[in-house]
Amino acid sequence: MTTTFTDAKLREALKVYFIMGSINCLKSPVEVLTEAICGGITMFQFREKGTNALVGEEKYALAEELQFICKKYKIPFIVNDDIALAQTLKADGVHIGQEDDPIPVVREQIGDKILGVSVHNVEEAKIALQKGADYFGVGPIFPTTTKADAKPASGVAILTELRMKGYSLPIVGIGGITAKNASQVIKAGADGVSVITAISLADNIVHATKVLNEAIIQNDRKN
Ligand SMILES: Cc1ncc(COP(=O)(O)OP(=O)(O)O)c(N)n1
Ligand SMILES: Cc1nc(C(=O)O)sc1CCOP(=O)(O)O
Ligand SMILES: [Mg+2]
Repeated sequence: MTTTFTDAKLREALKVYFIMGSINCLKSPVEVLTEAICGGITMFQFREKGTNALVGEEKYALAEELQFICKKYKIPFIVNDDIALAQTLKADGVHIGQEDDPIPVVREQIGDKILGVSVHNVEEAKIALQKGADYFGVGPIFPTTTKADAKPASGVAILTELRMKGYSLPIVGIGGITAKNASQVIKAGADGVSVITAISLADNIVHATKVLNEAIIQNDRKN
């Protein structure tokens, strides 16, 4: 791990990791994020991506507004894909995937900020670890329609396999995770769950986040 976040602090932050952009919301993203924080999210990723996503100044303005809220409530603010935006905003970190900028290039740019990397198998995990990832985002664990180019769902077996093979880096599961299936993800070895729709499209965001949070706490190996 390269980030200034301690191992324990990062694992704690990954427990209920909410990802969102304007297209994931049925109401204002500011409202959605504020309610999610009220319900107990522990980290936030700004992912402004997909059809009708904001670009340019509008994207920047929304990111700044959401970062302001995160700062107020001391929630780490991570930027998806857009390293330049993360640098301009002095975000707490970035998340990149296998098709994004190379890990060493991103690390060079962000210094000791948090660097999350998507991995889908042991080989990708080995390389991401060697190149300096701070945590792995592993998915899709369950089927999802939120990410158009998501790979087929792997189930939780990939999490067990990574832990069995000795990978101890913080891991967050992603893809189709809800309060109902979150316990499987934690039991299989993840430190936390990363969700979009389970929170962003919930009728009652505060309640849905609380329920998700409780599912994580109940299955936390430390409890
Ligand atoms: C926590 C977390 N895990 C995985 C991803 C997916 O990243 P990527 O594969 O780069 O896909 P996009 O999100 O960029 O479409 C993520 N964003 N966050
Ligand atoms: C952003 C993202 N990445 C994935 C991956 O597998 O890497 S799945 C995904 C979408 C997650 O959204 P939901 O919680 O609505 O299923
Ligand atoms: Mg990406």
